[in-house]
Amino acid sequence: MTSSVLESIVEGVREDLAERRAAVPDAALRGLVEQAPAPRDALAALAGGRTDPAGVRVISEVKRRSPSKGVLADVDAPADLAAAYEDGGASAVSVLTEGRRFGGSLADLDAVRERVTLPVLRKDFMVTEYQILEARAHGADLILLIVASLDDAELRGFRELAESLGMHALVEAHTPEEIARGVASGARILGVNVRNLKTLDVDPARYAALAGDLPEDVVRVAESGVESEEQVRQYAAAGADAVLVGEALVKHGTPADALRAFRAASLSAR
Ligand SMILES: O=C(O)c1ccccc1NCC(=O)[C@H](O)[C@H](O)COP(=O)(O)O
Repeated sequence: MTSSVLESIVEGVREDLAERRAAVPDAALRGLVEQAPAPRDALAALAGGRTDPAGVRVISEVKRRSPSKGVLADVDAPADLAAAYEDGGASAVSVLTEGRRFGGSLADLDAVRERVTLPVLRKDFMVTEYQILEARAHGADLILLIVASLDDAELRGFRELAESLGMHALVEAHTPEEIARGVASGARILGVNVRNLKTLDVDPARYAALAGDLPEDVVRVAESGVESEEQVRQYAAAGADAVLVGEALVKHGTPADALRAFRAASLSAR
């Protein structure tokens, strides 16, 4: 049977993880967690974006390349890019740490976390508790949990582990069934990724179509597919507290300006 894009990414993630785990065993990692900088409150940073007079919150991503688009940008200095995001009014910075397909690393996470004062998301394909400890050891304040990659016990357990370490979890769904599983797992920050990670199709209209399934009391995040201010306006009009943007920002010459324009555009949805 042929595997989906997501399954093949996760296969590589597990192989790389085995190498890192051999180099830094669990006990040593727990020691590093003890020494990590205090977590920043990502939930507070993202909540309330749907009514904020300054506009929707933006989680701005450091993304070099992707399975769908190949090379996006030469990000030689991820910390400089993250500083521009902070200058433009981002509420959090997402750092893709997966190496094989996205060209990211834990070193990127370290560099970004050290430079900005914003909460930082470790964006990766989390399938073990080890990666969650590793995220915190490298200063992450938020982790990504992809519903399609996890069973119900993992979804709840990984979020609880993240919260016990002072982080939060962005729980990512793509279908009504995955949203229901995310809600049942106790998610407090729930994202709809309009990119299908099994096929790589992107359908921005999907956010508005599924928004009615998102509970009032969760922080709602619209993920992927932002190519224009109009798209941000549409996500905001559908009730998103936050939007997660990668490609459009890394390819923009002046990402801080792009961010300001995105936030301003979201206001016209109200
Ligand atoms: O971006 C991809 O091609 C991709 C493929 C397979 C799994 C994950 C993938 N991307 C992760 C993301 O969801 C995005 O980086 C993020 O939401 C930002 O998306 P965009 O603004 O469209 O770059």
